[in-house]
Amino acid sequence: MYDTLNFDVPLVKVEENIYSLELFHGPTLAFKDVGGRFMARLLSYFIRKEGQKDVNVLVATSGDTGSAVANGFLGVEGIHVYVLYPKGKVSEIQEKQFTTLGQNITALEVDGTFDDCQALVKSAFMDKELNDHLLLTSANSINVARFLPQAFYYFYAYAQLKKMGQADNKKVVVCVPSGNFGNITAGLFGKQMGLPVSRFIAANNKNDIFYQYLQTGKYNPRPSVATIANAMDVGDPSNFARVLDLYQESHEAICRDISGTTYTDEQIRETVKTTYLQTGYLLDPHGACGFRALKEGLKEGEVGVFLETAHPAKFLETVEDIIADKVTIPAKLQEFMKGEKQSLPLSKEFADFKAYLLKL
Ligand SMILES: Cc1ncc(COP(=O)(O)O)c(C=O)c1O
Ligand SMILES: N[C@@H](CCOP(=O)(O)O)C(=O)O
Repeated sequence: MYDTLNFDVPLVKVEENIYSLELFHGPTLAFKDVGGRFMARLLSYFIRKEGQKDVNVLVATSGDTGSAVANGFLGVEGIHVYVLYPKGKVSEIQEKQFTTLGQNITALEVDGTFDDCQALVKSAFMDKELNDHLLLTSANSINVARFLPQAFYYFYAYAQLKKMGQADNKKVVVCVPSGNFGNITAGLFGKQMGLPVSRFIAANNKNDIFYQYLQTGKYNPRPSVATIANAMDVGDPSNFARVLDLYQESHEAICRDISGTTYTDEQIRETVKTTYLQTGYLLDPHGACGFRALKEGLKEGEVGVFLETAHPAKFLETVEDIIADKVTIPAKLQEFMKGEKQSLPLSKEFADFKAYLLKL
């Protein structure tokens, strides 16, 4: 546990009643470091104990899961990680973080979207021939060992608010920039465990499938579109099934605990810029959706926490272009930028992925 959470997750005041839970102080500067490192340590402990054959971790990423998982497992004996990512749809720095590592990490650049990558890994887990041939596991939020530890920091946010005296007479609202919905689902599990959060807001970019579900009661997955909050470009969120299950499929019960928002790239840009100019706080495009949702949606007597899910420097060109200023790149991110990209091209056809895995 101490090795997993060897970095801080501070709660920082951005303006009156709005706090940022900064989840970007880990090795890859995104919230996935918590779940990724926890799962990596758990798995390496158990394979050591069981002395079993090599484990192949398949992970689909829209930007940040890949780097957190790859870095969490880097150099771990007996484990090989295959990162599937959508070609041209992750930021340059995100790409560097999982394509330059070598050793037991292989990056597969898929000619498709994140949803195609996710569909490929899910099909692999269901394929008998592949599972007879290889020991496969997931490091996406479909694996509880990856997503459940994300509940830790919701409790930590509340503890920090309480210490600041901000949770005493106010209702706590938590806003989560959401794509595949693993993060908010971990928070909802926290609430079920007793965390006194009054309500959640799921902030979407234009890929607002969940927002539409809240409005209509109908879940209509659709192909994702590329946005500047690229890690949230998901058209069929994996964890929707978990949310439904948690609320016994009741749309009414879901709407009691969760509301939604949806923002265009233009609105995200405007939020990053005005917040920077007015408060000096630099949001990343994902956190910007969370901050804006609180700013628009907080009611009298409420205090809000939004999850700042990645460091703004991970989206360097976009953020520098918005604020027309230079962004300081943390030293650990600069290290990743020095490496040489190495990836294998892959089509979105399962037959091609299967043929590749069968040759291992
Ligand atoms: C920076 C960032 N923000 C938000 C999200 C969306 O999180 P989730 O897929 O758990 O909804 C992601 C994806 O992991 C991300 O990398
Ligand atoms: N936004 C994620 C997408 C994968 O989500 P996961 O929680 O199911 O791993 C990313 O950055 O890769």
